[in-house]
Amino acid sequence: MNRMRKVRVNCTNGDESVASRINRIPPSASQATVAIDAGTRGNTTYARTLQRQAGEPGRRNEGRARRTHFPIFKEKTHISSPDLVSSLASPMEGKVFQKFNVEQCCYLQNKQFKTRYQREPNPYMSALLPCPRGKLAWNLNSSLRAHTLFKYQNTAISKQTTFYCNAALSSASVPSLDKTDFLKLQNGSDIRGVAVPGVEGEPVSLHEPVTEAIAAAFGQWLLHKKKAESRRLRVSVGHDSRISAQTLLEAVSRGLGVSGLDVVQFGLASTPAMFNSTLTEDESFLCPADGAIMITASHLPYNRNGFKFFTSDGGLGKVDIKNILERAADIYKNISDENLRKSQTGNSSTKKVDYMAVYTSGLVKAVRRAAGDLEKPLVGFHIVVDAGNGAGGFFAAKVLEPLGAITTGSQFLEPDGMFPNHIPNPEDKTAMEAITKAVLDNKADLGIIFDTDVDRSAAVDSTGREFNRNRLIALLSAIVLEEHPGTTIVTDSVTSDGLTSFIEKKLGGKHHRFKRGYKNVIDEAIRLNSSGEETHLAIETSGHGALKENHWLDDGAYLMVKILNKLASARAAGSGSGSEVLTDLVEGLEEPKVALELRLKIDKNHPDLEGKDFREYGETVLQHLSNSIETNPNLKRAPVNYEGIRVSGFGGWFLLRLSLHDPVLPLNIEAQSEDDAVKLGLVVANAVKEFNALDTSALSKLTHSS
Ligand SMILES: O=P(O)(O)OC[C@H]1O[C@H](O)[C@H](O)[C@@H](O)[C@@H]1O
Repeated sequence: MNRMRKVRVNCTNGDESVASRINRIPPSASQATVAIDAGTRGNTTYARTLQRQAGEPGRRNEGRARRTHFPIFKEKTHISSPDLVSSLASPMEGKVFQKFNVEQCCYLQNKQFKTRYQREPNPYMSALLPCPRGKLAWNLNSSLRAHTLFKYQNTAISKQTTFYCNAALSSASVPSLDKTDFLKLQNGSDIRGVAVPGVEGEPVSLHEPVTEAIAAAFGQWLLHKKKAESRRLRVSVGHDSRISAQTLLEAVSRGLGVSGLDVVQFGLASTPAMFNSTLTEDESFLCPADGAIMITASHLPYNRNGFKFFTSDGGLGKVDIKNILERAADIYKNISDENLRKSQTGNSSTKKVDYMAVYTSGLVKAVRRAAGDLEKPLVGFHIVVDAGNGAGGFFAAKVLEPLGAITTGSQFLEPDGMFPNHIPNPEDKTAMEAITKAVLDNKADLGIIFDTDVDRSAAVDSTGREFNRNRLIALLSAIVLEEHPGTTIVTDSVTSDGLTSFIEKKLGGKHHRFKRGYKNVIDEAIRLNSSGEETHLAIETSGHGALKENHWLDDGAYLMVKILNKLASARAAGSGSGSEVLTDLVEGLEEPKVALELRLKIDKNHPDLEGKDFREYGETVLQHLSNSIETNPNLKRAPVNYEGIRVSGFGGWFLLRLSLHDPVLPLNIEAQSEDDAVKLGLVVANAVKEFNALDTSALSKLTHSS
């Protein structure tokens, strides 16, 4: 039972994880060769940073030596995976299948390790230190990640390193997670969790075994939905640039295999591309996929990750996600090492295709079509892209350049899951400042910015004026209403009164202000259409937007394509040659002098909650505010309103509502002066002052600022 397994690790550019390869080695084998991926670009950057810190020359990105927390094995192979480190350091965290003799491994692998550690101690290294006689448990399915293992590129060393593991199954305990733990991972119609350790107070919740169970559950759900016990189903899987992407990709693939589904890996992809793969009819790209999974946590910090699921009907909603998580909890209890091994040796197949080529060529074709089938309708336009080191870098080289645009000055196109430049989020002030600066510095005609997984976007005109929030909606509404006069535009709840009058009075359309949440907005547009009210655009102030002509696909890149179409067709018709065509379209949109959002937190543990759910408490606050409005002659409740309390008064308006996900009451205020904003703030402050579990400090700051 305790026979030592010797695994020879061979550094190549393959991209399979060491762990999954080791998994496939029959227990009887005494020696095997395993390939290690040299890494994604982001991780290569870490490697170079580490090289510099080790006094060795880095090759590029000299200015970015800010990531210092990865451990180094000075020779041959470097283990830099924080998740591996945590598996070693906290053996109870994951399912433990094997024991890994760290002492022996470190010693045999690297005699200089100890010296190096003494010189440069850090917490991860100490977790890996050849420990006091210690045998630490190693979750074999955990990521001895391809991209987190690399060797110094500038040292002429052997390409092989040896790990010793014993092959005995461990009886160490498996963390017992139940349905409640799984349901905590639900975030509306997404799944989100912590995938990388190291952030205080944020323990890992998206372990690999949890991920396997979730993917297996999606497989089960899909089989049930498609009533397809006898037909082979395939699921496409893509990911954004997060550092945990590869680990979760492998875990998702294993989980789908457990349910007997075929896996088609797309690699780095966008969320809309994943949905699109369920619609594409092209067998050479193994499409259509019966289902799709995007591994992403959108704009959240580097340590988070999650999943979005699609079928050809669109993104899965809350009810289905809950169902999948409940199934996952059951699977988790019963999944065994044996199931996982079978999934890798069984009938399921895992293939890779470059689907982004199909998706991007669809975007290119759409612009060409709009410009009367011109091959390069954007010749002469200078457009800069800011992908925030997420997955959207493709837009410059694969969409704009084939259309003839110049893209010099584009920035942060390379995927880097530490998001070193700014948060990839068009709602973020710093991000918008970054793209605005790039437009002005490069004297570009237009700037385009995406979030991490490219389902949200915003733009900037040549003068540096932002097309985001209400202005982006106004622009898209103008474009869509030219094509479909009189149509209804569905938006989220925090849109301005100015937007309503712009859509209705200037553009002749109808504004249907619904709830916050991209899925809510899209579903409402679909519902309106099916009930006979024509609508072609569902869009949020967050930069999410979907068009009927694009299968109601929530696609930030397609929103930008609509803008490009406008530029290209105006040029083709001789009616404009720069972004003023766009700026002119939003002429007449009234904008408030003051627009702010304060997020008032509910303390879930406050005694005033009396054990109630924070939502119930929030509803009580809203009810109280509602009652207080009735008696105030200066205020008027919005006649039609689908969430929270929206009130007009003092020349502006406010909306207090419950956040979709968090124990927070977001308060949006728009007014024509600071004083009026304060008056509106005071209305809310007076109504909520007795609610001690509500953190009103931001509101106090506003009301005391005058
Ligand atoms: O309700 P909030 O906390 O403001 O969050 C609302 C937002 O949540 C997520 O980010 C969704 O992707 C958005 O579509 C939604 O608008």
